[in-house]
Amino acid sequence: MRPLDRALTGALADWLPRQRWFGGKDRPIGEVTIGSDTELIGADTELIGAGTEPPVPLEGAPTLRHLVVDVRQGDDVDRYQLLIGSRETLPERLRPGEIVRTPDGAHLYDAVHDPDLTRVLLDGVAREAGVGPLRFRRAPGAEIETGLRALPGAAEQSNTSLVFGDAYICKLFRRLSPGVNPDLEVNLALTRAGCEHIAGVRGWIELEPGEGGEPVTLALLSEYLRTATDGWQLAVTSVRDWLAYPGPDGHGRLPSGGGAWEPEEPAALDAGAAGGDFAAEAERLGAATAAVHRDLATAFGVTPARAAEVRAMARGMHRQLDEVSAAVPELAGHADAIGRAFDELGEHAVDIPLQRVHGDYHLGQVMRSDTGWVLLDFEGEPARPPGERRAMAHPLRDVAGMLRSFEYAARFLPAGDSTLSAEAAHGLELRARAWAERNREAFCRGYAEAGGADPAAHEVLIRALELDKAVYEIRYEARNRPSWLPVPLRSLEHFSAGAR
Ligand SMILES: Nc1ncnc2c1ncn2[C@@H]1O[C@H](COP(=O)(O)OP(=O)(O)O)[C@@H](O)[C@H]1O
Ligand SMILES: O=P(O)(O)O[C@H]1O[C@H](CO)[C@@H](O[C@H]2O[C@H](CO)[C@@H](O)[C@H](O)[C@H]2O)[C@H](O)[C@H]1O
Repeated sequence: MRPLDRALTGALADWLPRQRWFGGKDRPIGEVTIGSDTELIGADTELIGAGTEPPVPLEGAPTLRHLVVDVRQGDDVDRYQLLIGSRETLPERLRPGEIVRTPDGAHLYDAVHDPDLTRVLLDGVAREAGVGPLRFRRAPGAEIETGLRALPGAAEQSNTSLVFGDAYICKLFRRLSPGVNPDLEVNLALTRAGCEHIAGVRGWIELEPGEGGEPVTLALLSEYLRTATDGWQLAVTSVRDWLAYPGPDGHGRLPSGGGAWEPEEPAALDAGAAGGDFAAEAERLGAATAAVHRDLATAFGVTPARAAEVRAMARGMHRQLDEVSAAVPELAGHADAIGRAFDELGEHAVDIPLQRVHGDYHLGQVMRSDTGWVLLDFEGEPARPPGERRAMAHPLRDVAGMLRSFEYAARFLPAGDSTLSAEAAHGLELRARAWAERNREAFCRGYAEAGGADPAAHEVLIRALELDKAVYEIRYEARNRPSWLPVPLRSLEHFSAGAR
């Protein structure tokens, strides 16, 4: 190994666990090795495009390498994608991304923050370039405007998204799975089905695996929804408005507002009375979800759900419950009540067919544009293996995911305030419940009226699916954002209290 690579892989073992998108923060890294290394901007670069000249870097100009690294943690090896910039001097704005200084004095850094380098990704797609094992693909009929500068989007989540001008968003998948990424696969299929509720695909980048294997999707380039706002922001704004609502008599009920906090009964709480009501949007979102489910069924087909499949689903839920209860002690007190809901599902007949679904559906995955709701990120739950993420599932699984998200939005603000008295916290919990209830109902109504399976007619299934998602969230929060753990726990406390 070159000394430069030794310095880099050593430093990555420290740097990777500090990245939001790194999925193995709960275990130490044993070793990082470089699997593939492609120079995208550098002395020997050759961007093979339609009649284009390869970019020739100026003396001392920054260079860019594309790396796929294998990260070993115990017996597991996960594959990640990195863009590594190299500069002799590092401008202040790129310092936070610095990974290491090499023995010859170069600064190696996370190049996603460097528009001088990331421009090559858009150029590559526009030219349908090929560099080493990297293939840049343009979607059929797409015209790409080049020369736009990119910066990472503010909402960095499981991957890194670069926004080019205000025209395109390029999602770099950080953890790589073999084959076509479901996000690309589903978006292309929905485009072909004429679905109105997705962002248009403009292109993608893939890695030729060699040996006749399937190409590995590295990035997805989509239309950027410039004027849209994500569902989470809209919902939390509505909750904030509702929690601060002084009531029709205007006497002020916020504990911090100086007035006495009077715990209210849910029946007396009209969450639609405050100005920022979300219910009409929730209903439209339900309808958009049903439309996408219909198009997914057309594009990928449906299979009947037999009793054996439902029992297997219930067993899988139990398995996850056991694993997460063992790892997160706060869950253990609710495990019996949750387990009983899974047993009930196992004994229950479900006659709705299985199909491809979104798989990780929540308010952060939908955006309200000026024409309607758009669904994003069809990758499935990032912690699940690729086979499971593609599996046929019950469409109400997505409905349950969104219902959980209403619970999150409702409880997120109060959960962060440790200064509340018990009485005030109780009052806020009642308001949170009223908001969640109103928006859950509106979403389900919109979903059923637009042709989706009526959630009200599948109480046992929806309950089990919601609890399964809550258990997943407990593990997700414990691993990724421990300070958020009280949010799903609050819902489970409420559920356990009702189940006693
Ligand atoms: N086409 C788009 N237009 C505008 N913003 C987008 C678009 N796609 C994604 N985003 C923004 O980027 C965020 C992350 O996108 P997402 O696909 O969910 O990535 P991740 O897999 O990292 O969670 C979204 O919550 C949204 O705010
Ligand atoms: O969007 P991702 O694919 O990265 O999904 C993961 O992260 C989500 C959080 O960013 C997480 O969603 C949970 O928190 C949301 C609020 O931030 C909430 O709306 C969701 O209902 C809740 O599940 C998701 O579970 C995880 O897979």
